[in-house]
Amino acid sequence: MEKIIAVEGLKKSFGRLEVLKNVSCDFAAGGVVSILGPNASGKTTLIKSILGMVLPDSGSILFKGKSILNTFDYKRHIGYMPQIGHYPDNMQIGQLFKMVMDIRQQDAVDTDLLKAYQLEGMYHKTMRTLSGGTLQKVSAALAFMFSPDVLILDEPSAGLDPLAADALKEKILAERANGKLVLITSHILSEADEISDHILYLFEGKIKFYKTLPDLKMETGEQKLSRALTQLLSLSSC
Ligand SMILES: Nc1ncnc2c1ncn2[C@@H]1O[C@H](COP(=O)(O)OP(=O)(O)OP(=O)(O)O)[C@@H](O)[C@H]1O
Repeated sequence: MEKIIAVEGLKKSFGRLEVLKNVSCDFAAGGVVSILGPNASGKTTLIKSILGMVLPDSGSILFKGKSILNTFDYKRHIGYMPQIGHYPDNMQIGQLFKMVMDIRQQDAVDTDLLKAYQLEGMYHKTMRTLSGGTLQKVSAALAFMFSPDVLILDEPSAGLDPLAADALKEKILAERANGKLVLITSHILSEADEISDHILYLFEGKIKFYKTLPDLKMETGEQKLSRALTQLLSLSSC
């Protein structure tokens, strides 16, 4: 499989707090990688570094073989769904979508989630009036809108109702089948179990393990990701 993202020796501190401690990992096309780990283990910092939103202290990140340092163009190939979307308060949903298309100078090429979430019927609603879940639907629709090679989803189903979360899961699996790389941070192990090809487990800023889901289950003799993790983590007593 083609390596899309290569992270090498990444270190990041905020003040005296070392958040990423020499993290190295590669991500290939056509797969779902769940980035798991306790609160504050560095998951969001890792994905924000890949997105160029956090500047690492040292180490490198290559996107399709080229360093992302001081470049913006690679971001056209990434769809990002933040943990909490921040949008102009008084902007309507329809205006937001139009603005994003104008900035990219490109029309939407993938409207699956827009339709699944019936967002077209809410184009007149202003962002400040939206419920948390509707805001998440807007963020999800935006992330997939231009059919990017890579999707980075930060706790995507937090706040979504079960049907909306299911629609997102189906969409993720469809895009994976189309050869896309999907990186997801999550605390919902049952979901990660259903859709992941690989599990990357971060603990205190270090990669504890990065394995395929079948390997994890085989090594532990467990059928469920939650039980496999419990066993692996208690063995290593973290
Ligand atoms: N901009 C920042 N300034 C200072 N500290 C930060 C900043 N961003 C993150 N941190 C700290 O870095 C640590 C890791 O944060 P991060 O958001 O990467 O964790 P996470 O694994 O995504 O956590 P969670 O599961 O709670 O979302 C936390 O202690 C957090 O407070």
